[in-house]
Amino acid sequence: MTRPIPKAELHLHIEGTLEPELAFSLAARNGITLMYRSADELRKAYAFDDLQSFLNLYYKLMAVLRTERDFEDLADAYLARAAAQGVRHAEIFFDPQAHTARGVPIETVVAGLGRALKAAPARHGVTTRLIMCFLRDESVESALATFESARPWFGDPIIGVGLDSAEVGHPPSKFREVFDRAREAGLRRVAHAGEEGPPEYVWEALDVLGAERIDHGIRCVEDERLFLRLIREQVPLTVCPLSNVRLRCVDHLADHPLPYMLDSGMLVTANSDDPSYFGGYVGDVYDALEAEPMLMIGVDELQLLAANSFRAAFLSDEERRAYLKEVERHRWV
Ligand SMILES: Nc1ncnc2[nH]cnc12
Ligand SMILES: [Zn+2]
Repeated sequence: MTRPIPKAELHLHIEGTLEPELAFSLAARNGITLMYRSADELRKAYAFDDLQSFLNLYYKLMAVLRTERDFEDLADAYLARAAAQGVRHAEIFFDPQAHTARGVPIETVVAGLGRALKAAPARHGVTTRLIMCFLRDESVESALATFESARPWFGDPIIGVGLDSAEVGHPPSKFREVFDRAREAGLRRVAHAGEEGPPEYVWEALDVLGAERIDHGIRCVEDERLFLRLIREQVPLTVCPLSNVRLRCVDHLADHPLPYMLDSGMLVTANSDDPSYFGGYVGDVYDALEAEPMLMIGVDELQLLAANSFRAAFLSDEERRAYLKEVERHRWV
């Protein structure tokens, strides 16, 4: 087998890496009874009609995550799998409100994730960043309180804020104040927009929130002015093709707009989103793109996606140069 392509993963929800087997072992450790009899039975429930039907199961299954060690084990398991698929750098989302609402303190979550992330360069050869996301279907007050409660970890390990969860009906502009505070605190800013929501949400993410990257963004193809702006300003898009198919944002992988966006000169990256739920980690995403003949993705496009992943990452110039060299030196054929 050839060595996996060196790449960065920029759109990855750590809670979405909870494999059914790990869910069962954490449930046993914490004395929690799941509503499924086996990991296989749970996996069979991974058939979704849309984003909301996925989120319902995703939030429910988080009940097994209770202790610092649970969060450390979750992140360490992801980093091991990612490293095996060539990931050299991972920018990882987490949803503090999904845990604090269940009575798990943010300290527990950040300490557990932070320990796994700190060990990752030596243990897995992966550098990391941590991005805290606000649930857009929760209130502005809840986002502001969560933001303030996380101040002790600004800079280390939390380097940025994001916006996720149910998109339609929850425009980015609702979160102007908390993103303003994040900018004042020196944090990086990203936002999910244009996944299920309209192109207007991408405009708002850029112009109201000051988002430096758009997560998903695929509905930009419906708005020519937006499409041209994203190219002109080289706004990075963290696209998740397998997620888009599983959540029925796109009917078939063969219809996915990623190749069109890439060929048009957009700074597109390919990512997994919630790999345990959507059929694969980021190496599997690259493989699936290459295997779908209608997409016409070959070695040149894969190399561009890998290079773009480092171009779009929140790395120092020195780190970026070193990683881009690795992409160049990879044995591509
Ligand atoms: N694909 C997705 N969209 C919005 N919120 C999410 N949270 C986890 N995965 C998500
Ligand atoms: Zn996402």
